[in-house]
Amino acid sequence: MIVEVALPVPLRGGFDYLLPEGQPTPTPGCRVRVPFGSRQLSGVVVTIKQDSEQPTAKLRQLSAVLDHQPILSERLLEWLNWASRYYQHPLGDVISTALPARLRKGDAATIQQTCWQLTETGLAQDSQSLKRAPQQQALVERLQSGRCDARTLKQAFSATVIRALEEKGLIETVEDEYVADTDWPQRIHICGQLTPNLEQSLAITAVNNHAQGFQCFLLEGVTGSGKTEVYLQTIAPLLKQGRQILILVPEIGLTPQTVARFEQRFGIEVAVLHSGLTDKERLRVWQQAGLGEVGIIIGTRSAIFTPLANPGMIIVDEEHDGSYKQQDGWRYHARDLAVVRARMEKVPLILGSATPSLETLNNALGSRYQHLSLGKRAGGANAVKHQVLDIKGQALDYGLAKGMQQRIRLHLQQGHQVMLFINRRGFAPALICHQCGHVEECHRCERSFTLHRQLKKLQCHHCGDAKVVPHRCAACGHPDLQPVGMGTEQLEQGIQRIFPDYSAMRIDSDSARGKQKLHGLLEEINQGKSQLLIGTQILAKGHHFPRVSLVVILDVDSALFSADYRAAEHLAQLITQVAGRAGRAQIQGELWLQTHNPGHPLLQDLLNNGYQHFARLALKERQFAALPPYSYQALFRAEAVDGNLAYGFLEQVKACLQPTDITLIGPLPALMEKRQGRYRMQLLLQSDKRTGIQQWLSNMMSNIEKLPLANKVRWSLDMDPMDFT
Ligand SMILES: Nc1ncnc2c1ncn2[C@@H]1O[C@H](COP(=O)(O)OP(=O)(O)OP(=O)(O)O)[C@@H](O)[C@H]1O
Ligand SMILES: [Zn+2]
Repeated sequence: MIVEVALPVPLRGGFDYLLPEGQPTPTPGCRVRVPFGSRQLSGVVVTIKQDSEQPTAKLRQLSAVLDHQPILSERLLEWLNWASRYYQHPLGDVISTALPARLRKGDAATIQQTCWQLTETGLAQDSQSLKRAPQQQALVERLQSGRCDARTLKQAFSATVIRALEEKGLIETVEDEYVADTDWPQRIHICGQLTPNLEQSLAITAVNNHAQGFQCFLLEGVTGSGKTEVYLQTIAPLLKQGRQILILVPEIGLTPQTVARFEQRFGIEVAVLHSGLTDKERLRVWQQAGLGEVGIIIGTRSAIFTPLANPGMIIVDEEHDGSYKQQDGWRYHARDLAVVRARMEKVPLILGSATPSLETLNNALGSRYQHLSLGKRAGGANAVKHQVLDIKGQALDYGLAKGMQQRIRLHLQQGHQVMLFINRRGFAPALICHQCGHVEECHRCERSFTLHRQLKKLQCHHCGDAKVVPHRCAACGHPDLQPVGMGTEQLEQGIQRIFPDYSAMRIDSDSARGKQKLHGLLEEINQGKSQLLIGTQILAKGHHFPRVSLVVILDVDSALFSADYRAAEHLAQLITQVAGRAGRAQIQGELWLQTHNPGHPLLQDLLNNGYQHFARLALKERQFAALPPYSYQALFRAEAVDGNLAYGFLEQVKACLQPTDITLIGPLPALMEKRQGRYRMQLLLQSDKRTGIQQWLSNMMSNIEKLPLANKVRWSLDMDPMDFT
């Protein structure tokens, strides 16, 4: 018997081991410990086979089998196998990414359950002898019918009663096999369901009609159109059948409000997976979901790996969000993995967004996904009015034109909140010497340091490097150093000066460090404690602020002229999402953009015709330029302290390519050429057939790994790259 094991090492393929005599054959999906070089590693069994390509004499024996039951089901293993091939990423690392840290480290996968039972003495004793302590008597009588797990017993009896009986030697604990508690479907109690409007009804019916098999839906609903209500009503019948629902949300869109909405509707506990959990908590949720103990699991990107005992549906909310793409290691896209997983699990998948990605929209327009639309805001809220303010030649106070200040005042006087959006944190993006023009730069990234006044620091936003604010120019020694440009910190100060009678609050990753802090700030916004809200894109995502009536985007110009072909799509999504925070309740919402380019076709189209129109036009442009989703891309990245090595490696990769139908672009410097002291190069592969790229890569990857420079540079492959910085 040969056991093929996937190990967390940066080498492709599985590794073969011999099964020692007398050892029972492990099932695929079980963890095993094996010798690897001079080390012992744990990995996961992928197959059991009769023969190995290696000569048997060379094979080593596996050391131990760690699980009796597979920790990954056959289906999940098949899915991860697919992912490893698709992303051209070693299976061992794919599996390791998918597992909770505790399981990677070798912790037990099964839950041990502590139970209470009667001791020999306890069994022999008549419970009547305890009648002066009725609680103790009741407990003994309860255990006379059999052992009881500690958790349940604790709910019925106080710790004092339990301890008293233990001290009398009447009861004792034993470790027992864990019995999963799967009766949550009986506890479901639907509460507060809204009457769906016509569009919502159509969407709910469409999903319900396909609820028993695979079907992918795009739920394209403008901001505030009640997409969440559609999710809630489509999952209700599935939950009642005991089928589990996995919901993915963007990293900063997961708030206690979201979780509370699901808990309130169904009256059952929702399991939550996010980066703030301890390893132990994460393992617990993983186990509970795998055992079928929880009906609803809500989590960010990596929650897509949660096992489900009885899957019913997968939902990816705000499917366009960039946080679904992993940006280092195995660069998977959780939305794309969700599509394949739903197909393998034979369950429906809903991709929801007000601003769908062009990839998803293209699939919906091409009828590969069923397209559901919610075109109007729900519950009587009106659509947001969009306007542009031309700031050419205008005097600006802290980035705000006079006309804009008047608008803001008008809204404040009506008792509403105003949101000011600027995509740059800190006080100013650069510090310049007024005498010689020298700019303080991070030498590792060759970009200017951002000035953080409150922290009294200069910080590099690319590598995190920081230093104290200098008093004199490093080049000429003059003390006249001045901030250039504006960030959230400066805007907060400035706006407070312009509107001294109102209170301003800043929400960015500096002010909202730590999950709880952000929740606290969001809570304060909804209580109306501040009237002027200044923020970065943290404020743009999915939040519901009923008192906000005006949203101002201070500067869209930088994004209009980006080298990245996805920049227009991302800007349009951002503007639409930010605007969607306004006028969500009874008051009319307004969006104002300040720009030097009011006639820019992208802005004009977006403002006059909305995202739906913009996106369809953008798709046409992509088709014309043969860019994704009309072509497929893979990006080799290489970086090294010596830029020539990175370049040379990619030249070698390029030379491996026989003439095929793949277009090669590069090697070229990345948009950000230097970072953390390393020079960064890229080689882009593009083809109008996905299989072309796939085939070439699967044939060539092992050769590329053996290239002379492969060990001298840091390199990676990114399938369907989202970002070229
Ligand atoms: N059928 C309905 N009748 C009345 N109110 C509704 C209905 N559907 C949704 N709402 C209300 O409309 C508001 C917006 O709904 P919801 O948050 O579900 O929208 P959404 O599309 O998920 O929003 P976004 O994408 O902007 O975050 C909520 O306050 C919700 O309670
Ligand atoms: Zn830096």
